[in-house]
Amino acid sequence: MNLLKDILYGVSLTAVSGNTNVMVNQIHFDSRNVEMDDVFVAIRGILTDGHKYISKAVESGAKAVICEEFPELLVNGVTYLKVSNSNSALAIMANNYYDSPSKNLKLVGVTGTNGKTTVSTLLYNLFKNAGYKVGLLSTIKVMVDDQEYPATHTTPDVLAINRYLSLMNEEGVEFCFMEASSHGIHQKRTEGLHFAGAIFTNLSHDHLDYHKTFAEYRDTKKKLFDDLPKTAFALSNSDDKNGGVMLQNTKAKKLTYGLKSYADFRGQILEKQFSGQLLKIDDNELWTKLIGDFNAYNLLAIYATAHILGLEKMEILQLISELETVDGRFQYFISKNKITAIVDYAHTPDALKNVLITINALRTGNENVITVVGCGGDRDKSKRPVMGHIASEMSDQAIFTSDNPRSEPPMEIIKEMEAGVEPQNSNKILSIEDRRQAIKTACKLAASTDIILVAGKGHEAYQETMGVRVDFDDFEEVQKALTNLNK
Ligand SMILES: CC(=O)N[C@H]1[C@@H](OP(=O)(O)OP(=O)(O)OC[C@H]2O[C@@H](n3ccc(=O)[nH]c3=O)[C@H](O)[C@@H]2O)O[C@H](CO)[C@@H](O)[C@@H]1O[C@H](C)C(=O)N[C@@H](C)C(=O)N[C@H](CCC(=O)O)C(=O)O
Ligand SMILES: Nc1ncnc2c1ncn2[C@@H]1O[C@H](COP(=O)(O)OP(=O)(O)OP(=O)(O)O)[C@@H](O)[C@H]1O
Ligand SMILES: N[C@H](CCC[C@H](N)C(=O)O)C(=O)O
Ligand SMILES: [Mg+2]
Repeated sequence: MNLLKDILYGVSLTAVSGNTNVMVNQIHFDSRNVEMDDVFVAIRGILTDGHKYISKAVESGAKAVICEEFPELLVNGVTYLKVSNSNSALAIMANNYYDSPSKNLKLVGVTGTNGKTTVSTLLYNLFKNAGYKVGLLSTIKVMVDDQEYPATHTTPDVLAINRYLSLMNEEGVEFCFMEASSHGIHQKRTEGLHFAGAIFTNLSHDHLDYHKTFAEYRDTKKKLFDDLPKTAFALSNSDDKNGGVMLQNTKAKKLTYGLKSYADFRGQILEKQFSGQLLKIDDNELWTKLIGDFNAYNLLAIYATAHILGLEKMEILQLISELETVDGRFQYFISKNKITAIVDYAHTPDALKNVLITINALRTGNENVITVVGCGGDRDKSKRPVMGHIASEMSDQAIFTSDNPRSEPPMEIIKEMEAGVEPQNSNKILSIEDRRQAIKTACKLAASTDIILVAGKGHEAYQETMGVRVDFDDFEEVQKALTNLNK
């Protein structure tokens, strides 16, 4: 039990009804989880408004309610506290409740449209291999040093973040790498955290259903840098059009990395092969298994971060050369008949284009590229025709299929992808709603040395339709289909 007054330290209250000198149990923002003596924070959401559930929370035993507007009926014995922004209040309270765990380790946030999981996971792996205790908050999983927890979001809610950070404190974790999604920053899931630094990967088209304009999307990402303290570092990609924007108003130490333009940390790609690439970083050559220009950027960001955090340059290069690809990010195998099957999490136009550029640059002869791809339901619809265009333009055969249709009819999503296909490419596309059938068809069409790209789901182990998740793994499916065809 904690004193309510202590949990509220730093929260600016605009009205108080009741006593703050009372002992309370846990903090919740979902009334359905409230139990005796808990605190309920009412948040205005997208689907509904937490203020509607204040009475439910009180019935379940809430001893205190934090809200932006008092309910008409104030129940005796319950403390009601009015704040101007419930999300901010929740962030400060979560931080107080868990004793500011982000201050007891070096927390690094990674933001950008693509590359967050790759950069944060590889940093986790690199620091683990260097012998440190490390934490990770990512799309794929949460790691409290060696202990794994399932991820629900790319950036968990602020209570969960602080809970995990507090577990990391108990474990003696020194560094934690976390993804900061634009949804997360906008919903203040990262507010109140003490960052040792932040990394910007890149900015391209995504989530315009949520952020409405590109400028708003960009400024949401920028907020992570705007809020950094003077003691932190702000590392940005100098080759990205918006790399400079991220650093405009930050108080942190500004540093850059890049392959093309002037940067504090410079890199160069010397050689590209399917099995890896040769990079030059700070005048030293380095062989990596991770391919694609985009991975050269990711690795440069990792190199810079590790150096800023105190590792020796030569040690970092050695550790980078040992890094394996992240699950579902350009994960590939070569079949008996020499068909290359690649599974990649490219679910934005930019990522899809980058992966296809990488594949096309590695073609040595007349191999056909067959791309299986879909677009998520209940997500930015304007990505669909663009991704349809890219897949059909940059492949010899594109098969449009389903990728987590969620509440939308799958064929309607596919039709929106088809709308982006130009007439000269229309003979290159097929639309097959069932993802398993789409993958099987790609495998049937593939001849020896052809390349199959299955894009969009990467590490995801499910397909979500109408709220129901069914087991589905792209890598397993393509492997099974090629084996069954004896290819
Ligand atoms: C669009 C979005 O981000 N939604 C998030 C948001 O939900 P919401 O605003 O819709 O909440 P709501 O359902 O309207 O409810 C409002 C409030 O009432 C409360 N409530 C609701 C019902 C009830 O009976 N009692 C009650 O108290 C809710 O707990 C909530 O506090 O707040 C919820 C609680 O934190 C999140 O779980 C939810 O994530 C949903 C599930 C989601 O799918 N989010 C995705 C888009 C997301 O966040 N993705 C990013 C990554 C994207 C990327 O990088 O590509 C991520 O960080 O994962
Ligand atoms: N630096 C990069 N620039 C552009 N594309 C990239 C970069 N890194 C990875 N990608 C591509 O984007 C895909 C997603 O990468 P990753 O999972 O690291 O991104 P993310 O930012 O974590 O995505 P999410 O928003 O879903 O959390 C990869 O499978 C790859 O195709
Ligand atoms: N973090 C992203 C993941 C998209 C992955 C894709 N497979 C989909 O389901 O749309 C999102 O929630 O928008
Ligand atoms: Mg991610």
